[in-house]
Amino acid sequence: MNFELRTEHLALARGGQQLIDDLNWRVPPGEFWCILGQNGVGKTSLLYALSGLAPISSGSIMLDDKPLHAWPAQALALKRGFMPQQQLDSFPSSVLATVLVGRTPHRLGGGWDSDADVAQAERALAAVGLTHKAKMDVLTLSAGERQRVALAALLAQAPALMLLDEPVAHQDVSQQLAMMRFIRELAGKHAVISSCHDIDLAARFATHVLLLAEGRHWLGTADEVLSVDTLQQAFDCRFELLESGGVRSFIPY
Ligand SMILES: Nc1ncnc2c1ncn2[C@@H]1O[C@H](COP(=O)(O)OP(=O)(O)OP(=O)(O)O)[C@@H](O)[C@H]1O
Repeated sequence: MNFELRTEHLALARGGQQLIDDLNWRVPPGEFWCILGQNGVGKTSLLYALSGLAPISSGSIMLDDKPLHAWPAQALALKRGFMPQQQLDSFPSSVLATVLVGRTPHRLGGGWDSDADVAQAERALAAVGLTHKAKMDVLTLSAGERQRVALAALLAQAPALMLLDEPVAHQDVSQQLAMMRFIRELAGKHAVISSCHDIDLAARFATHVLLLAEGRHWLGTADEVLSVDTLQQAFDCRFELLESGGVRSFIPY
């Protein structure tokens, strides 16, 4: 997939507070970026801005050399998809119908779901291990299951750029591993940017890390960015590094 997200001198502020300043960033397909940082540092705000759903203060966000704001809505929906942190369901709907919402931008001029749409939604549901819930009402799902249905909807949408806000927040430990592995595989074809609070999962599965702190940021490969020194500066607590079997773990204390 020939595609690239680029930010140039990007600045973001919310509620009178400067969150991001002078962010110069390139994300091509094949990379899985985790955004890490303290509560309130601006991870979600940045994901909304990269999705084109929230304003920026200055600088630019480019998709395929075209400013984000210049993309028509449908073309943008085919290019990038966003999975928010919380899924708000206002009325009953089957799990499969919820996943099928992801196919909406693929139906030029509207119309009903085709057999191909349904097959794609079923594959997406199978990929997140929820085929057996296809006919259930989304309102009856657990938080972790609902989060995986949202990931399935994003898979059905199949955008080149996938933006995920804390995709493993509600997952048990084995599902966290499965989801991070799966997202890493997705990055084989797509570009993936995900916020995350688990430094060790980011160290194991992300190819790259954007580490945000008040007034500064670090970006690069996960190995380059994640160190005791940078984490201490970003999180305001101390860390010890443990290495075992090629896996790095950062223990806060
Ligand atoms: N619409 C808004 N109006 C005022 N302040 C806002 C608005 N949106 C976000 N903020 C503030 O911007 C800051 C960053 O919020 P954001 O949700 O991006 O943080 P985060 O890094 O995702 O945090 P967390 O790890 O807790 O999810 C917070 O202090 C928040 O209160």
